[in-house]
This record gives sequence, C-alpha cells and structure tokens, in this order.
Amino acid sequence: MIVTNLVLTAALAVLGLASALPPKIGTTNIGEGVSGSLGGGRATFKQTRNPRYRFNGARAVYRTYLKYGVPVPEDIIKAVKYTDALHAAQVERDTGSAAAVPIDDVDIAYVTPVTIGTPPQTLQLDFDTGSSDLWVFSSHTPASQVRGQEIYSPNKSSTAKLLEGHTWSITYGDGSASRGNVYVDNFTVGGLSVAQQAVQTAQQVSSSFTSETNIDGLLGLGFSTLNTVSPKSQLTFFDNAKASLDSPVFTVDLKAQAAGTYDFGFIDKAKYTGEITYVPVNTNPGYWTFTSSGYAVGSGSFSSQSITGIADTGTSLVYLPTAIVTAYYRQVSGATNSRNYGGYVFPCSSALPTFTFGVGDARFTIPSSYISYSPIAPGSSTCFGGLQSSSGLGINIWGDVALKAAFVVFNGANPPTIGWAKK
Ligand SMILES: Cc1noc(C)c1CN(C)Cc1cc2n(n1)CCN(c1cc(N)ncn1)C2
Repeated sequence: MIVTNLVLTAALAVLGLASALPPKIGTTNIGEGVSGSLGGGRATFKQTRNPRYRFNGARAVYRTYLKYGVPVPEDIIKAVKYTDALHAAQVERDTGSAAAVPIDDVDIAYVTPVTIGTPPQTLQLDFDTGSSDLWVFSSHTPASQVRGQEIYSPNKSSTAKLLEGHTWSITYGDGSASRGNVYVDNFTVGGLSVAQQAVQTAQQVSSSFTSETNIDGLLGLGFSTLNTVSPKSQLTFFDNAKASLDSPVFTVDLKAQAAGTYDFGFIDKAKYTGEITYVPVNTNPGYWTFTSSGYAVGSGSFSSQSITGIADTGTSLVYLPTAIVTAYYRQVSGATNSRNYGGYVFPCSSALPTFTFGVGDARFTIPSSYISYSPIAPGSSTCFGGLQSSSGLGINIWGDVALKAAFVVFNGANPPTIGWAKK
C-alpha cells in the first residue's frame, strides 16, 4: 500500500506546514482557546490547551484522506473506531463539591444545598454519615409542622415519580423522628447528578425538626443497609453516584463557625496537610465504624487503647467511654456530670485542656474551644461540654466536634476504609 503512504505523507506534510504559517496580520478573530494581540506588523498568540480535548491520531489521518478525496483504507476506518472506543472509555467521570454551612453559632449541625426535580427545587439538607435515609420537608408535611423550612413539592416536578406503596420511618439517637412516602426524582449536589434518586417525603416530623428551621431534611451518607424504606429499601445518593465518580469516595471538611465542604469523587490535596491515615471500616450494621488507637488529655501522655466508634456528621458532639470522659473533666475545675443538664458541665470561665485522639500512628487534637460547646442557656456562666459519655448510647460517636478538627475521607471502595488527615 505504498501509494497510500506516499499520498498520506505528502498530505500530512502539507497539513503540518499549514499549521506553522502565522495567521494573516490584522485578523481579529482569535480562535477558541487562543489569546493574543494584533497590529503593528507583529502578533503573538498564547495557545491554551483544552483539558477535555483528546487528540485522536487515526481520526486526523481519516480527515486527511477525506480532505484530498482519497478513498479511506479499511484499516484506517477500523483504527478510528478503535480509538474512538478507547476515548469513550476514558470519558471524564463525575465529581461534585458543595458547601457545608453551620446552621447556628455552636455548629450544632451543618447544611448543604441540593436541587431536586424539574425545574430544580433547592433545599438545604443535613448530610449525615450516621444514617441512610434521604428525607425532606415536603408538600405532604402538615403546615402545622413546617416552620420556615423549604419544602419539596413532587407535583411541581415533571420528573418526579411516586414509588407506589413505599413508606419510611426513622428515629434518631436523640428521639427525634420523621416518616412518610417515597418518590424518585432528579437530584443534584454540587454539580453531581443522580437521575432517579429516592427522595423520601415527610408526612410527619417530630417537634425538634419543626423547631430546626434551618434544616429542610437529611441526606444519609451511611451504608444503604440502614435505609428504612419498605417494602424495598433504597440506595443513598453516594451509592447511586458511586459508579460515575472518578473515585468511589466522598470527603468531609467541616469547620468551626465557617463553611466547609463535602466533595464527591475526588480528594482535594489543598484541603489537608501531611499524609492521610487510612484504617479499616466495619460496615455492620451500616455506620462508618472504625477503631481509634487511643487518646490524650491536654499535654498528658497518650494512652494507647482501641476505641471503636462511628464517624457521624449528623451528631454534634463526641461521645466516648466514661473512663476517658472523666479523665478529661478531672482536669477542668468546677466540672460536674449534671443530671439536670444531661451531661458534663463546667464554669464557662474554666480553662479547658485540648483532647487528642489517635488514628493509627496519627494524632488529631481537638482545640479546647470546640469542647467549650455552649452555655447551657443563653447568657449562662455554666457551659456544656462538647465531649460527653457514651455510656447511655451503647456506641462511641465521633461527631462534628471531632470531625471539624480533621479532613476525613470516606472511601466507598471494596472494602471501605476511612482516612484522617490534619488540615
Ligand atoms: C440533636 C441535634 N443534632 O443536630 C441537630 C440539628 C439537633 C437538634 N435539632 C433540634 C433537631 C435534630 C435532631 C436530629 N437532627 N436534627 C439531625 C439528625 N439527628 C441525628 C443524626 C445522627 N446521625 N445522630 C443523631 N441524631 C437528630
């Protein structure tokens, strides 16, 4: 096939020459991705690479044959199909990133904007790694139970579909609860979309949710085994999105009295320092359960011991074994475990030590200011601790007071792991 190659070589040479000739002076139409200046008989053009462009050599050769009216050989056609398929497989996968904003001045919870349906309805949801239901205040929630929350109205969404006969009911650790029925609809978080996400519409919410005017619902990021929809449980947003993500992960970067982020599908190196320490996750019964390697109070020595607990963005405080918590508050003058106030309280003027916990060989220190959680009532000089005993819960919980001291990677690979880094 000498002829083809000779013609092809000549054609490519002409093509090659053509792209070296400078553009006509005085032309002002600067092409896509090229910036530069004209006039005065001299021009410089800065080429910018299109990050999404994938050069396809076979297709360039194919175009040259077409350009010179030369019949395209079968092997070139096959090569174009093969490289197109390769490029399709490398198609840019998906990622998402959205803000996590504290709802009050003690970081009791954080909300993240999401859009549901067509046209999109925007709600602020509490992303919760400690549960696996995605539920929202809705047009089905009695008006007496809605106090300023944004609601999702499925009848205003052209893409909403009722899941006939499906219901849900959930109760959280503090006794707050909600229940209702189920739709599927388009759902987007920070540019990441899932087409048919199960959206659980509330027909009833407990008074503590009604009073929480800044939370329009929850988005569960626990394992889907915890989902309460019956008769067929539903997948979480993360489980639905996972296959299309660059990487099967989401990261949590919560901040004290500032907006942090939930990222999906990628790990942003700008959000942490040093290395990420990964440890195994036990997915039974469905929480992100991991084992911490120990703790230290203030500048005291580190006590190496296994502390198994859950990483829970939906819980405000840290709940640990009584022995650890009493060791901490022994260092706080005037601290008592108050039945009246439901936990350890202390004079707001007392000096508080820091609290350090281990993940593998890494150490994470919770600043004292996070543990001086809040006055027990506005203006009170008695403060409630951000570290409390887990004895009544039957489970240790690393809630927002701990999570905001770190950058945390929830790795949904198989097997799942959890990674902690300083920031
Ligand atoms: C309490 C509380 N926590 O955050 C907020 C907000 C409140 C108070 N607020 C008045 C009402 C309320 C109660 C709950 N929430 N909101 C959020 C979900 N809750 C969880 C999640 C989870 N993983 N683990 C335990 N509870 C309980």
